[in-house]
Amino acid sequence: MQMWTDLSRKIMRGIALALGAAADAFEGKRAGDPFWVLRIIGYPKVTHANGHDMPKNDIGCGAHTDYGLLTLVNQDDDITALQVRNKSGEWISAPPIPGTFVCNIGDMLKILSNGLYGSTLHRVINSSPKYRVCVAYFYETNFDAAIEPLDICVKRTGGTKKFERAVYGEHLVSKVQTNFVKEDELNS
Ligand SMILES: O=C(O)CCC(=O)C(=O)O
Ligand SMILES: [Fe+2]
Repeated sequence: MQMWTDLSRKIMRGIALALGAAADAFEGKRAGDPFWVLRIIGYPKVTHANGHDMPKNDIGCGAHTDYGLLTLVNQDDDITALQVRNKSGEWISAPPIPGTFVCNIGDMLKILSNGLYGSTLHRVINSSPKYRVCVAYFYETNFDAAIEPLDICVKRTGGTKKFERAVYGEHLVSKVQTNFVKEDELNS
């Protein structure tokens, strides 16, 4: 997994410089020992099994933001299924471009940059007659890192911190619980 980690670290260095911070702003206690996850996700093809006249796929990935710093999304070249929500609130497709991957911004980078980089809402609907596979690499901060807006980003956005301090591991656990655990299980 070293290759993905190295690539993500390089992208984060570029983002740090673009924000006016030191190249290693996202290393050390923030992301020097990054938590990462590689997930291979299969999305079944469209069927009529749900009883509707029109083929409609009920199995996908609901609207969410990613939790950490960056996600590198490698998708099948010939199926458009990933959608992102733009600033006007419209869902737009992110069609695969062969030889490239999509890079999502996660919640921790939103906080660190005081919103200069937004964590984009996205979802997946596979309306194609083919099974879709995605390989997503999630590059996160250190598990126990306490994340808050960088001073330089606060300055650049009017001097006010827009986000509370968050401990990445706690944020991850709470999002996984709300995304994947059914409400009645949470209450039991
Ligand atoms: O399948 C995709 O293209 C993206 C999956 C995704 O958003 C996620 O796993 O967080
Ligand atoms: Fe995602």
